[in-house]
Amino acid sequence: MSIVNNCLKLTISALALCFRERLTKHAHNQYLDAITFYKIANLDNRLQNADQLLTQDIDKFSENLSHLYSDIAKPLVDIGLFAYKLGEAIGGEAPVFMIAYFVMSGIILRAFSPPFGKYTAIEQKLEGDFRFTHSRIIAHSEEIAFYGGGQREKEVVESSFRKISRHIRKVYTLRFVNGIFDSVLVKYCATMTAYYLLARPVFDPRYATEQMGMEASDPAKLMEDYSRNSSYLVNLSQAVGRLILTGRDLTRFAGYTSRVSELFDVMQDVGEGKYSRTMVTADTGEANQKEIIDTTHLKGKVIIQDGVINFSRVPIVTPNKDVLLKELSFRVETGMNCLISGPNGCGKSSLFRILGDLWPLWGGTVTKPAASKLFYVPQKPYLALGSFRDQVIYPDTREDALDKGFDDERLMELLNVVHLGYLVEREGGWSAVQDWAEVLSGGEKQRVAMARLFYHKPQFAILDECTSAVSIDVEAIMYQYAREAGITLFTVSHRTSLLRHHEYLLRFDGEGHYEFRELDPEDTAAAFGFGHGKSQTAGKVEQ
Ligand SMILES: Nc1ncnc2c1ncn2[C@@H]1O[C@H](COP(=O)(O)OP(=O)(O)OP(=O)(O)O)[C@@H](O)[C@H]1O
Repeated sequence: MSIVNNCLKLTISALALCFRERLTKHAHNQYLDAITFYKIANLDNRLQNADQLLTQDIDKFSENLSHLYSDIAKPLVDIGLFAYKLGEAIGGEAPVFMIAYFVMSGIILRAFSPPFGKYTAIEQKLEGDFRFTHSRIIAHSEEIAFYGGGQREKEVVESSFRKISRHIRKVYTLRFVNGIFDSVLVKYCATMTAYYLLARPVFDPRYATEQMGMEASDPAKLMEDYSRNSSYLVNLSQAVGRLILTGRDLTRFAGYTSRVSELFDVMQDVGEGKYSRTMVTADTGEANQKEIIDTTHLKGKVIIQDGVINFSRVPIVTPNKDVLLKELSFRVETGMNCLISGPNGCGKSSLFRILGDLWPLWGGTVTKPAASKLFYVPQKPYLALGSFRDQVIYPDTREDALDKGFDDERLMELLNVVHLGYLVEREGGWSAVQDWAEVLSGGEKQRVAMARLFYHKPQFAILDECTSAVSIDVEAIMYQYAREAGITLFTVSHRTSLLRHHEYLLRFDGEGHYEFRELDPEDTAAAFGFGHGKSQTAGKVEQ
């Protein structure tokens, strides 16, 4: 029996491991295919710690699942077996009575138990928040150190930790009180009931004769039966008791289940273009109740065409449904570099988020080349995990680069364009692995990002203040190289030195208006100057 039991346990554990692998893989596919990870972080605000859900919660959910067999299957087998044996020995009445007692106690326990499943979900969320406060410190250690912000960060971390402690203390107190209640019902009262049932044949000779066909006057036989039956009854009680207490532990499992199912629900929703956000009222700036934004029926149209980016009557709308610009129309063809200017928060980056399909298209028509022919270079370049070569060719792999004819020698030519040739030797070769975000200076990071742009050589590139830390002379060389390589540029910048590298100007005034025009060789800083007033939205979009 115990060998079978152990084999079953091992099989269930192996199945649970397979289940965990499949679930994690499935979650990764949904999270990292397309740009679900971006939408969860920026458009939808139901999940605060997707990392915690994808790592710990899926793990704990699968682990709890694997315990289900030993927690449920074994007591069930024991109940069947001992109830049968007991029925044989002292008639069906005793086991039926015993099981009825446990069913009743199970119902009472269920009715009075606090919602432990919900508490587990809250605990996991709080732990995710706590971990996030620490990962932020690692990610921004230099900035915090310069500001001397250690004390402030300590307060934030400790406040988050206090929330977890308070919650766990509350749950433990409830579990303690609940445990006493459980023990009284499931252990002590159950034992009393069981011994009452066992003692009946001993003290009631008529019951012994009628129900059990025993000779009530035979004390030795009565004693022998009493001791055998008590062992059956104790085993039966233990099995039912274990099952009822498992019901309580199942609430923890329910907590993990609700977290994991919420993760999959949100991933499915955002994949289908439905976001849930806590909306902010434009007038008062206060956060209101959650609103579901369904973008599946929006009227915006995308046409894929090489050599042109054309916006026709496209509104610029934030995920909070604030309209930054009611309608934007402009056309840029290959070879026409365009400079974009405007005050902070007027919608320059938002324009690119719409162009890159990160934000939904609320109306109008966007004509653009396929996504692989557009390239975005942000102000803070992303540096991947991996070798120095990986930084230049990201997101390609070395094999992709070789297929495209880029061996290390050709990559070095690109590095020389951005004046970074010295880095390969300094950092120990192309295959050296470092924490590149820490090792490279701000200007070096931006120049690596430009080398990456030249490697990919797209039709159009969006340069979002991505040379702000690069010296003006190297910047000019990079712009010249991009033109020679046939890359058409959209540049967001406040540097007047860049005027001469562009033919067109798209200027936002931050109050819902814009102008798109050809740049004049005589244009100076005033041409793309703007007021310094606060950006205003043109109200909320109606769905
Ligand atoms: N994920 C988001 N959810 C809601 N609103 C957002 C989001 N991202 C940006 N916004 C808002 O959209 C507006 C335009 O932002 P955007 O990043 O386009 O400004 P910008 O013109 O590029 O500014 P800057 O010059 O400072 O980079 C801002 O008011 C900003 O607060």
